[in-house]
Amino acid sequence: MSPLTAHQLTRRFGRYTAVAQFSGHFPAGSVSVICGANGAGKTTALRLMLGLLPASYGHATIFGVDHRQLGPREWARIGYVSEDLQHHRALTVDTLLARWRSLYPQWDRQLERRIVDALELPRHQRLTTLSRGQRMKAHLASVLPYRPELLVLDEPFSGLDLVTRDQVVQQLVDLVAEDGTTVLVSSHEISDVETLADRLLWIRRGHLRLETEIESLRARFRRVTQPFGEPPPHVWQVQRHEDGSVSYIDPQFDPATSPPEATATALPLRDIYLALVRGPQPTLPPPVTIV
Ligand SMILES: Nc1ncnc2c1ncn2[C@@H]1O[C@H](COP(=O)(O)OP(=O)(O)OP(=O)(O)O)[C@@H](O)[C@H]1O
Repeated sequence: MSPLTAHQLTRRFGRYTAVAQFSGHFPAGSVSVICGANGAGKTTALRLMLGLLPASYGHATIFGVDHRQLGPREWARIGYVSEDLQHHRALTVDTLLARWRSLYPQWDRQLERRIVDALELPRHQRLTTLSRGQRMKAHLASVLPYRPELLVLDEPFSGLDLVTRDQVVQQLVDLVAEDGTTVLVSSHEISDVETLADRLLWIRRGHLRLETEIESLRARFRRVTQPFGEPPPHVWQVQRHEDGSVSYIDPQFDPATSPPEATATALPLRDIYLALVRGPQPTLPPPVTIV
């Protein structure tokens, strides 16, 4: 059974529809990334699924329970780090962790130490005096040690430097490997979660446009260059070059049907995502040389 399933979740703010008919299921042990531009509806979709924001339409179930009826028993199995990172002014990293520790009998002190050390968290510093990146790390350190079965992280990497991002990703990779945690993470930047995620959900203007295994995207997308001839009709972003060659992105690459003289190279996930976002642009005319 999927720990989390969403059925046609919709949220309107006045006449504006922030999320429209969002459906998806998140298999146990999967790591899904929700990508989309600013304002696409990522935070709203996450909050709707967790029942933190009432839906205008649709519903979700978490561990088989309707999202409007989640109680302490379900929340003990869910870890959620929100984008806004609100907390009490007087809390230090240590007092924050002590608070969380007291709430969860299954709290793993060893894991807490491992995370605090790996993320180099200043235990005695007040959260209000920490940078945004440090605060994000403190909030992650307060949800990971109770080993939630479902972890929902809203933009956990924004504001983190490269080294810290890697450290956080590593903690998450370790947790998933140890516990088979189901993870749902939102991000603007797919390359941040490249080593972590196995599923991509792409949301655009409140609509879920794509839900797919990342491996199948990697297998299907190729940048292809043909020394001559016409490109196949289904390809994207065709560029014609002065020497008569043509290059394009093939979103359904199949070596058996690709022109034999063509060369195909695999694309980094970031380029695949950009190609998806930009979509199939009209064929461009050959460049004009001005002498
Ligand atoms: N309380 C609200 N009242 C009115 N509009 C809202 C409210 N909350 C969100 N919206 C609108 O819904 C849309 C989706 O917002 P949301 O925060 O879900 O986007 P997002 O994809 O998380 O964006 P970002 O990446 O910038 O954080 C935006 O246009 C936003 O202005």
